[in-house]
Amino acid sequence: MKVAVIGASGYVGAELIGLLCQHDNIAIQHLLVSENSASSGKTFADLHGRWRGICDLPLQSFSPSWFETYVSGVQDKDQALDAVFFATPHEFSALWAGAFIDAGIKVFDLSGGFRLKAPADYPLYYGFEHQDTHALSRAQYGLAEWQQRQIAAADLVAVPGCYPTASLLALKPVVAADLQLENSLVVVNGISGVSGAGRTASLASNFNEVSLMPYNILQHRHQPEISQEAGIQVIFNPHLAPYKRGLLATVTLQLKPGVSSGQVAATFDSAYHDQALIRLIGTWPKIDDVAHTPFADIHWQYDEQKQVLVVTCAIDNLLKGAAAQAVQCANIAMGLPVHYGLLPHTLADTSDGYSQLSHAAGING
Ligand SMILES: NC(=O)C1=CN([C@@H]2O[C@H](COP(=O)(O)OP(=O)(O)OC[C@H]3O[C@@H](n4cnc5c(N)ncnc54)[C@H](OP(=O)(O)O)[C@@H]3O)[C@@H](O)[C@H]2O)C=CC1
Ligand SMILES: CC(=O)N[C@@H](CCC(=O)OP(=O)(O)O)C(=O)O
Repeated sequence: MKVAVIGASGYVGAELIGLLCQHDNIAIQHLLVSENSASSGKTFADLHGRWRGICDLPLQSFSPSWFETYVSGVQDKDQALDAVFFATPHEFSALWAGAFIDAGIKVFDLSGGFRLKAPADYPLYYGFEHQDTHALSRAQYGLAEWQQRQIAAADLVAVPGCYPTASLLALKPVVAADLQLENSLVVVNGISGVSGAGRTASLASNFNEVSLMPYNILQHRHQPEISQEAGIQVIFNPHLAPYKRGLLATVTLQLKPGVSSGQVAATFDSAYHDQALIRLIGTWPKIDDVAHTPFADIHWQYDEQKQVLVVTCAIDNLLKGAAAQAVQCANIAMGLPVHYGLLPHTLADTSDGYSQLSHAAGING
């Protein structure tokens, strides 16, 4: 797959490019930044020194004339891109993704530009009118472990948000098995490291200012995303914490009378026993265990008397919450195993990779 990445100077773009460089079925053709970016003309490694010697490609400016030269005006099929990854602001993706799919190029959008289905939600939660409702109607939400068939068929994949990824991985097994009490309160508490806010400097993400605190309560754009994809309304409480990477979502919900611990265990086991990147770890997840990895660690506790279930999922916001999940979506599109290129070869490329991993990590399943 020949690809371009737009947003190569940002945190998510950098992680994505790092993963694409080690993927043997993907070749990076172009790395792009905004038209007037201070990074234009530098190399990727000038900006992100971790990848010096691994990816030294130059950063180009994205513009309508770049699009004409490398996308709409390309005659030779061998020169044409197969896919583009947007690691850009939501509004930019919303504006440009449609032009790529019209040119026959698959889009993996890591922004929120196509995650919500209703156009009316964009002014409300994102602060802009969606200008491309046609492309929006073609977009497919891409929670990799749950929507493989739909991702495989899609031209435009909306890669889930970081908080929604952790929240939905915790919630979906319960909702799919219809264990939750109807019309009861579902509360999601999320905590994210500061890289969640992106690379651009702001007072709120300044080292001296950051202290564990809730933010955007009852108005965060991930609330409608989680509710839409879980199929139930949730209350979402995001918190910013003073560390760099990693995100944790703890979901609390009431189950139906009579649901047993055995049923809950069977539900999670059947949802994830064959998913290489989901670890049911048998103890409460820690950010440090998932930071810099593509894994999601999940644990739950259930009070049968009160029928209260608490599920926690921890991920790296930049990897499973963005770049690694985008690679999973690309793998699905190429017909490869969903975790291809994301794990050491000995584990990833064998059909029993998960059981080897689980065994290595001392997981009971
Ligand atoms: N950070 C996270 O944890 C997560 C972020 N995301 C989403 O991924 C996207 C990128 O996030 P993140 O990497 O954190 O953000 P950053 O601010 O770190 O990076 C944004 C990138 O977009 C580029 N960009 C900005 N405007 C334009 C434009 N008009 N045209 C082309 N490129 C542009 C920037 O380039 P330059 O400024 O050099 O021009 C930069 O490379 C966002 O939509 C975010 O919501 C998704 C999941 C998790
Ligand atoms: C800590 C922090 O600021 N986190 C960001 C979420 C991360 C992100 O960029 O959002 P997407 O996953 O929707 O792309 C926020 O709350 O807006």
